[in-house]
Amino acid sequence: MNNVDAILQAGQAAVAAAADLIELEQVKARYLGKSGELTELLKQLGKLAPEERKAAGATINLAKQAFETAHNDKRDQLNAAKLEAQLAAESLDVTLPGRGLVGGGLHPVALTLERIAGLFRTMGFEVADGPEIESDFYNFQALNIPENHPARAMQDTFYVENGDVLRTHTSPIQARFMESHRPPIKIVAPGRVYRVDSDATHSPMFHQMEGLWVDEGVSFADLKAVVTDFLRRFFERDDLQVRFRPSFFPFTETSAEIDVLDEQGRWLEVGGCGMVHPNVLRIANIDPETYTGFAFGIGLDRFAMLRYGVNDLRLFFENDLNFLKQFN
Ligand SMILES: Cc1ccc(OCc2nc(C(=O)N[C@H]3CCS(=O)(=O)C3)cs2)cc1
Repeated sequence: MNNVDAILQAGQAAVAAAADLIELEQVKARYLGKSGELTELLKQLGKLAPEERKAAGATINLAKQAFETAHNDKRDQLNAAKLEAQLAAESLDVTLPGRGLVGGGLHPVALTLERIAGLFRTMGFEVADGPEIESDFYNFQALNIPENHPARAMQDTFYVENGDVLRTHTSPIQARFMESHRPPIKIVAPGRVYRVDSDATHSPMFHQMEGLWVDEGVSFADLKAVVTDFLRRFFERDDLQVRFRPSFFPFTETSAEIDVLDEQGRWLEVGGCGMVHPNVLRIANIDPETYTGFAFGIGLDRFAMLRYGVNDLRLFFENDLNFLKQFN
């Protein structure tokens, strides 16, 4: 039985040499498995004389316990080392500075729209909205634009299959509003508009804001005052020179282009305006003998370009975050 010690020592040495849990389980099988070296010793007990069997069995069981102790210690040691390695690999230094989340922001045209709508709200205007796909009636007829008017031409207007159009201005919002409301009407109508055009200063989709004030006794003087006050507040220049230059639009009579004098002494056209044409009032069932009104229209993209010093309209539509993040 002295080979029990030799087998135990060899087994303990193999346990100590096991590099990982898999190898360790192979060593355990080699000594304690069904045909393991220590298991085989127990099978041989039957060959011994009865008086030797008891002592031999006790010796072998002690050897098995010693081997199992060595195996369990090694298994715990390997598990601890594995956990330690995992913790080291996954360690997170919570004291490191954060990477920082880049906040979102509003588009410069949206910022301009909100700023201008806010200015008109202080003057008692409410903001109205309406569909971007419009009927011929609300986009043209209700605005006194005759059948053969060039604005209806395919080279200017996007038509959809059933004869509807992508609205070419936000005037239809106001035509709809006049149909469903009675004077006093005092609204601004911002939104996307679509025209067949595209270059450094024209985009097929751009943004407009129109305004409309209909009530008893509304005059061209009211129009000049409201537009001038708005422009001086928007450009933050109390001495801003504003000019109303005679013009023509089908939907207004007394019409004018709106110019401002820039800091280099140049007149810049920034919009148009006029007294609402009586036909437009009549179409909305508003009696032009009782009510008068004025309207104006400005390009929001143009106002954003002027305010932020952007010289190419296309920059507003390329979604370049390095460009857009400058405005928030
Ligand atoms: C019911 C109704 C009646 C009248 C209306 O007149 C809106 C008006 N717009 C203009 C005008 O010059 N607009 C342009 C300025 C720059 S732009 O963005 O290209 C469009 C003059 S009067 C609107 C609705």
